[in-house]
Amino acid sequence: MSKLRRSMLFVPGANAAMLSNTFIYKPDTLMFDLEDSVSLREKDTARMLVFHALQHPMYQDIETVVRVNPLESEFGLKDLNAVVRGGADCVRLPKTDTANDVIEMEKTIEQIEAACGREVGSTQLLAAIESAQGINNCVDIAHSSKRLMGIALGAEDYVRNLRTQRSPEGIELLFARCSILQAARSASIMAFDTVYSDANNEAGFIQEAELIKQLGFDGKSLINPRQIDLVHNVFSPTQKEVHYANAVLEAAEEAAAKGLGVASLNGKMVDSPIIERARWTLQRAESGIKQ
Ligand SMILES: CC(=O)SCCNC(=O)CCNC(=O)[C@H](O)C(C)(C)COP(=O)(O)OP(=O)(O)OC[C@H]1O[C@@H](n2cnc3c(N)ncnc32)[C@H](O)[C@@H]1OP(=O)(O)O
Ligand SMILES: O=C([O-])CC(=O)C(=O)O
Ligand SMILES: [Mg+2]
Repeated sequence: MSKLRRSMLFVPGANAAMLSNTFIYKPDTLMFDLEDSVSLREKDTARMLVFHALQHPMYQDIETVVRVNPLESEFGLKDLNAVVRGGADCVRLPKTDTANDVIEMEKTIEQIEAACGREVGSTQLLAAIESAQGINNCVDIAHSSKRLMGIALGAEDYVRNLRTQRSPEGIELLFARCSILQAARSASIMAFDTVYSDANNEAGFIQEAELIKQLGFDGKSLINPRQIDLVHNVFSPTQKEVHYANAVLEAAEEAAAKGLGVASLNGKMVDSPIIERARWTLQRAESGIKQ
């Protein structure tokens, strides 16, 4: 199974206290931020703090992503140097508008890897799409680099660009979410949903997490540790789903023993995509059953 990335927790890079203990929350992925959660006067401090955090022993067993500033900003190249040399698993490129944004980032990463002795190709990329232009180009973006492990929606910037606001139902994001998901799957990479910005609204968060799971996303960017267990629970199968998946596999085995390609389980057809989904449900269940 590909790596679980249900929860990707943003940690503001200038917040030394948060950087010192975020590993205790155990999200699937930690995302240290050097971009919009860091004020202009704290950019240099944040870069240094994140560089040191990346090398801390407590962060060696958890996947680390760093959101850098764009290369065309005065901070981008310095960020990239610190992050690649610091050993981040992945660089999150913000506000990706074109495939060329990813290609430029990849070229620069390759130069830094070669210069610092890091294995060339070992730094992954995650492109966040946060504008109408980015959504128009998302298929090209998704296919732009072998390093790209996924693409993500950045909805706060996106709705600003659309000149609207986020609603509880998320109707304004439906086109962008479906576009990102289609583009990611066509390139066989992962798709991540955006942050839910009201850390105290548990019901609203769960509603959004259920929606994006149903659309097919692999996970979600988070802003607060209290959102981690909530999203993990949404992505866990229920006991009933696990029972059904086991029954599907049993029916499939019986059919295979008889040389049949299709089986019937209580009148429902069981064939190859259904069997594959049952296996996937059981793999998901290894990380927890829905409470
Ligand atoms: C549009 C965008 O670009 S979004 C991405 C950039 N934004 C961010 O990264 C914001 C990250 N999140 C935060 O800063 C905060 O969670 C806020 C501002 C949203 C809410 O703050 P609070 O209401 O103070 O959070 P809360 O009371 O839940 O904090 C509880 C504990 O969790 C810690 N915590 C909160 N958020 C985080 C986080 N993202 N990462 C690590 N630790 C965190 C707090 O430090 C606190 O720790 P303590 O108990 O040791 O003191
Ligand atoms: O990428 C995210 O989810 C957060 C972000 O920058 C945005 O929403 O603009
Ligand atoms: Mg943004």
